[in-house]
Amino acid sequence: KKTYTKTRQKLPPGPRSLPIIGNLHQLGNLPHRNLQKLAQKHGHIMSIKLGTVPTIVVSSPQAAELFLKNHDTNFASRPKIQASEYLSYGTKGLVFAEYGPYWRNTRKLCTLQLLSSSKAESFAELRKEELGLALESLKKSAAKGELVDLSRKIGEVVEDISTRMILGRRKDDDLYDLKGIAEEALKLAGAFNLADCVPWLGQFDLQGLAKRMKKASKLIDQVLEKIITEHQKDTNNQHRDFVDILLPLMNQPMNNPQDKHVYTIDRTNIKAILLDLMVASFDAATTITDWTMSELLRNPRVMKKLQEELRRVIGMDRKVEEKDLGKLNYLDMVVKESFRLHPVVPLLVPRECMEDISVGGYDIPKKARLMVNTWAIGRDPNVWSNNVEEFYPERFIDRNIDLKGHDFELLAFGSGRRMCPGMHLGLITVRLVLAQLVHCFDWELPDGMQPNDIGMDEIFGLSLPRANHLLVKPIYRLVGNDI
Ligand code: HEM
Repeated sequence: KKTYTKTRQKLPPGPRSLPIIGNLHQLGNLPHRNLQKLAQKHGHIMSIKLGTVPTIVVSSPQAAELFLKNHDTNFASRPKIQASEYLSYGTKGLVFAEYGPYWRNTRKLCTLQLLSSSKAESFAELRKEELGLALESLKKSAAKGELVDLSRKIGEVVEDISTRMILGRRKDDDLYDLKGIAEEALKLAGAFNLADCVPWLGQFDLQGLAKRMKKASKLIDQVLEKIITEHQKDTNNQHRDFVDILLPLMNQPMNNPQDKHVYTIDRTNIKAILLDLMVASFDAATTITDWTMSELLRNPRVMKKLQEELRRVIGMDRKVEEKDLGKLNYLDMVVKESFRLHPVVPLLVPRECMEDISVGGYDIPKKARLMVNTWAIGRDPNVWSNNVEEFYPERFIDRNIDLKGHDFELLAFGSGRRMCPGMHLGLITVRLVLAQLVHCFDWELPDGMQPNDIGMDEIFGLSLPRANHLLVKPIYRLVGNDI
């Protein structure tokens, strides 16, 4: 007589997990590093448990390609996590929206109306103005021979560029501290929240995260309400910023009105989208610029070579402009090298498996989480040769690798359907800020400090910023007074 036996699932190998907490105790404060170590032992497709949630951790370009290209559609959703419930209006934005028609329509809207190349370029004047102000203030510090908090400066100028482009106004201390809120949001979104991993523990809020998130979300909402209302009152100033572009689309069909289901975005969706774009844009661009300056300061050879390129291509009597960026090949390699060592989003934004599926000979269950350890891939000697720890932009001379998500060695912006839609915009800002900082100034370390003394500690969240601020002395180096 034939008996039915359920075939045993063959999950990828992984460390033994404990009841209830799974492998959470093995992640520590810097999960990307601990996951790298675990993967070295268990393999580049590894399974762990975040509490009770089965999770697949991918740590090689080949495995990343398998999941993000061959099986992209099946991993194009996001898990519903508490942070996105509170901090993204119940996933009504874009970053944490589950895969489906709402996400598809919203993503299309953002890509076409807000993040296209031509839109990104239309904000050139705004970037020039804001950077001009920042350079002016650095120049004053240079004249006085002062140390400046460069990390903070970078954060402020990127924040001003982002808030003016998205919300139409500069940072306003009385009204809001969006940078603070964004930092909090990212820390919370990256934290492995027990409530997400062991759902029945959620009600106890053992880590106090829900309380912090509720507080942050209330503040954010007040700010966004105020800004939207101001825009609605000011009707003759159309199409200046993202709020102006989104407001006329409120309650309008996003897809063809003849379709069976017609989707619209309401006020809450607009707030959620604005918030996603704010956080995504200024945190990532600030973080990578800060890391790149740190690497340049630690590697005077590279700094000098970049300054040489700028001298040759631009000269010393004017500032770099956006139209020059395409000619700065070494800068391009410096930025790639920086993303290799410091991928801003080390584990990418988590994906969720939509259906039971077999990948690479393993069974991956529906609802499993997928994390891609881009940090580990960037430091794998099998991918990059033995000098992985060295900041060596020249490695890209012979390797035709770009950041567009086709080269799985370097996934700074992710890949596939959920890849970052703000790449073009983000890269313009990052390259321009870096080029100007390096072209206009030499940077001296505080007395007695050597390049190798610069700390490179990280803080883990959804993004991976520096733990400490960079303190340096600017020395103006252009001829004339063009800034
Ligand atoms: C320079 C900096 C940036 C880096 C390194 C970066 C990186 C990333 C990464 C790794 C992801 C996740 C991709 C995945 O799951 O495969 C992502 C998603 C996203 N990024 Fe960026 N990003 C940057 C700048 C921006 C900017 C300037 C914007 C918009 C103003 C933006 C908007 C978004 C959005 C909306 C998503 C979610 C897309 C979706 O889920 O469909 N990013 N980004």
